[in-house]
Formats: sequence, structure tokens, C-alpha cells
Amino acid sequence: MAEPAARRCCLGWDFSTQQVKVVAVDAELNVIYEDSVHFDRDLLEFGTQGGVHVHENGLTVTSPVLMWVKALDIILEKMKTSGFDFSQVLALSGAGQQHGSVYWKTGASQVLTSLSPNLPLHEQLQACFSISDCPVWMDSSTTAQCRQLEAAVGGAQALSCLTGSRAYERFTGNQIAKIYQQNPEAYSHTERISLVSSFAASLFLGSYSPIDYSDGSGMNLLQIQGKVWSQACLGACAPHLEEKLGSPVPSCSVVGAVSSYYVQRYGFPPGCKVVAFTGDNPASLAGMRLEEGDIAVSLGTSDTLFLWLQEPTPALEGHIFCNPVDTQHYMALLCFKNGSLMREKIRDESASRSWSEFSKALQSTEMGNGGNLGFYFDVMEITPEIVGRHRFSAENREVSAFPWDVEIRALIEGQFMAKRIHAEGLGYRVMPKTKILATGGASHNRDILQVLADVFGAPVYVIDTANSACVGSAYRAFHGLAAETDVPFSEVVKLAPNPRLAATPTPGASQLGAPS
Ligand SMILES: Nc1ncnc2c1ncn2[C@@H]1O[C@H](COP(=O)(O)OP(=O)(O)O)[C@@H](O)[C@H]1O
Ligand SMILES: O=C(CO)[C@@H](O)[C@H](O)COP(=O)(O)O
Repeated sequence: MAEPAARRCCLGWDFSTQQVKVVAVDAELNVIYEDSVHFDRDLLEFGTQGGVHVHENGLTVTSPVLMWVKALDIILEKMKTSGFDFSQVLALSGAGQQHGSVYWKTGASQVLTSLSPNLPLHEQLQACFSISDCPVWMDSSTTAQCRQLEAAVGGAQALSCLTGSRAYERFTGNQIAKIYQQNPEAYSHTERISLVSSFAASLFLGSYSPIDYSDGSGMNLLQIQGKVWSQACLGACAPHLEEKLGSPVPSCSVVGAVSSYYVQRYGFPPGCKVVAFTGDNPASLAGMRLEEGDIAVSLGTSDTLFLWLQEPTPALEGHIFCNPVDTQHYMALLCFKNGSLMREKIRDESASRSWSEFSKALQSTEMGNGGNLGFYFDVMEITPEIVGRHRFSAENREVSAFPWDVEIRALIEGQFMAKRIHAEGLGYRVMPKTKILATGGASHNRDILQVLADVFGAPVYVIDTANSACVGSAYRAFHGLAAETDVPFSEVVKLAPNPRLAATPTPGASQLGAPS
């Protein structure tokens, strides 16, 4: 007899900066399973901090590729031990931290296609990478390559019009150019270059997965209107790059079925489909079912802010990506590097390493912080490019310290004011109907969300799990199954639970000098 339909599910994965996470979503779009593996805590042998290694120059930031592979082994074993029924998985999709790149060594595809179900992946893939430490989105060591790329295509604005962004250090084309220039031998021994997202999809497929349009937009290589690689950009970065990247595909493409490795080792059904993986921010857009006019704020390792766009409006600040759920449309994104790790630092310095003490400071201080303002950038910020801590008293004098509770409110208000100011710089306006959808680890914190509502003067909503990239990936897997019949994403997710109201602006917030 057929299994009850309600038990069938799709899996959504997220290979993010600090962890690998997974959710299972059933056919009624309820989350029925959630798990994660945390790199610093669960994979101590790799010695990462916040999931990465910051090199001595302070600019180069990498993560070991085998750590990501081993994390997948561990999480699959955890699922198996917990009795998760893999035979019910109809399809899976996933997300990855954006911009990071993986370099598969010549011959790796042979290993991928002949995986033995008796061994974990990390034991079999050890010799498959020509670069063992992958550049990730926190890297800012490629300024020279950025200037070369902009010069090659006629300047920063020209590059932005073509690819959706001026040259950014973390964008993959510039990272590849650096590897080609500094390590040409490793580059020539590379048969395939994946993004973190398409790398993770390749692990499930047992063959190389293509890069999807949406995550591909974070490389400074893809023409976001034509959706093909820009020959000018490829040529400016490295030789033979097109063949190493493969052709990009629409984000809702089914890219194949899971490898027999997963069928034999874990009991996945042989026909279980793999839908192209995408970037974690595009996947979050899907998970939050963002609509035009809404604004999403992700408070993960990075803080990001993103919007649904009908038409691309490339500028010198921010990024335009292809939309992950509608190939005709786009999304705009702003990324702030000093997000959760900066909040953790101030928590450790001023609130005895405790989020509840941190919250007490937000509760006991007044909205507007008595005129005290602070901007905290311990690492070189992306939006805008600035470093250091800058505190200003009510009299507008730069000061070197604040009392502990004023410090905490200054940090959170400063972070959200910067988001609003930069979003307005992109042309975004808070309207009476505006909803803010919050996600990411810090969206668990109600007091932080209250400040977000006050600074934006708009209500803040959350979805039941802060893992919107995972949930969005599971939704995208359902969409991939249906997309062959042209069903729009909004139709596929119409039964999903509505976001829940988490904070409304405090009366009087808009009189406190919020930008207008
Ligand atoms: N209660 C909380 N208040 C504020 N921040 C929190 C809280 N719980 C978790 N976080 C933050 O969430 C971050 C992880 O967010 P997450 O979205 O899981 O990151 P990523 O997807 O980049 O790995 C942690 O670095 C931590 O600072
Ligand atoms: O660089 C960006 C977006 O452009 C980052 O948002 C990365 O995608 C990392 O995401 P998190 O792990 O912080 O969610």
C-alpha cells in the first residue's frame, strides 16, 4: 500500500558560514525535522572560528572544503540514528553561503561518480580538491583583481550594469583571478569550479552540478539580463574559465537524481530529485515568501537586507541578483559583514557573554539612546567600506566609550540605522503597508527585533524557524518538482504558514530622527 502522502517530504539544506543545517518539509508544508552540525563545536579538528580561518594579513579568509564534506557525513548519520525515513524524500534542494568557491582537481569527477556506499564521503573525497582552503565571502584580499576587472569592462558602473554589482572583493570572479595569478599550477589542475551551493549539490548528485542564475549573480561574471557568462569578464579573470564553470541554469531546474551512494547508504528512493542549489540569501527570499514591497532582514553571520525587484537597477552600492523563484524578476541585496560576530563581541565585552543580559540592556535603555550613537566595524565593512568603532555623544562629540547598556543599544540602533539609510540609498521607501521579514540566528531575540521595528517604523514578522534558507530550499525542491508543469512558486507555497508578527513600532519611534 502507498505511504500516506503527508509523510512524504522534501529536504532543504543550508551550507552556511558557521554550520550545515537541514529541514524536512512535508507535503502540507509543515517542518517535520530540523538538524544542524556546527563547524566550531562539532568539527574541532578543523580549528575554525565562526566557521572560518582568518589569515595573518587579516584580509584572506578561507574554510576547509573537507570540513563541509565531513559536516554532511555527520548530519546524515545523525538523521539515520534519529530514525529519519529517507525513503520518503521526494526531492531535495539547498543553499550555500554566497560567493565562496570550491576547486575540484582533475580526476575528481571520476571519484564522485563511483562513490562506495561503505565509506563516508570525506574519506573518499580527500584527494579531490586542488585548493583545500576555499575562499569565502568574508575574504577581502582581492582589491587588485577588482580594479583589473572593472578596468577591463569599462569601469565600475559598466560592470554593475552587466553583472548586477561593481567589483567586490568577495565576488567569485575576483577570487578565481587571484588564485590563477598566485597559484597557476593549482588553477591548471582544476577541472571544475563550483560555488558552495553547486558544490553541495554535486555531493548529492555524484556529478558536477551547474551553477544557478541567482547564486551565479554573486560572481561578477554572469550577465544578469542575458543569463549567460560575460565573455569580457571571464577573459579578464582567468583562461579556460567557461569550461571550468559549466553553463548556468535557471534556479528551479531539476539537475538530476541523487547518487546511488545515498540510495544504498541511507535508503533515499532512487528517483529522488535534486533541484539546483542557490545562495543562502536567495533561498531565504523563497523561505520567507517575500513579496514585492516587503523587506527582508537576515541576521545570520552576515547581516543582509533584500527586496524583490521587477526590473534590475544596478548601482555602485548593493547588488542585483537574478530572482531565485521567478526567472523574469530580480532581487536587490545589501550585505553587512559586521553582523552577528560583532554583536557577539559586544555581548562578551559588555553583557557577560549572555544574550539575556544583552536583552536587559535593550529593555532598560530608552529608544534613541539619549542621543548616543555608535557604529561598530571590527572587520572591514562591505557597506560602506569602513573599519573601527565610532561613538558619538548626544552633543555630537566622538567619545571613546559608553556605559555597558548604552553601548549595547548604540550597537543595535547603529546597525539598523545603517540598514535603513543604505536601503533608502537604493531607492527603497518605508510605506504604511511595509512589512519587515526577519530571519537568521539573531531573529530569535525579541528585543533586537523591537529595535528593528522602531528604527524602520514598520512591523517585523518572523517565520517559525529562523532557518529560512533551509525552509526556502525545501519549498524550492517542491517547486522544482512542479516547475516542469509551469506552476508558479507562489502557487506551490500558498499553504505555507503565514509569518508571525514579532514586533510593532513603539509609539513615538518615528519622531526620534529616523531618516525620512
Ligand atoms: N538569542 C540571540 N540573540 C542574538 N543573536 C543570536 C541569538 N541566538 C543566536 N544568535 C546569533 O546567531 C548567529 C548564527 O546565525 P545563523 O543564521 O545560524 O548563521 P549562519 O546561517 O550564517 O551560520 C550566531 O553567530 C549568534 O550570534
Ligand atoms: O556575502 C554574503 C551575501 O552577499 C553573505 O550573506 C553570505 O551569503 C553569507 O551568509 P550567512 O552565512 O551570513 O547567512
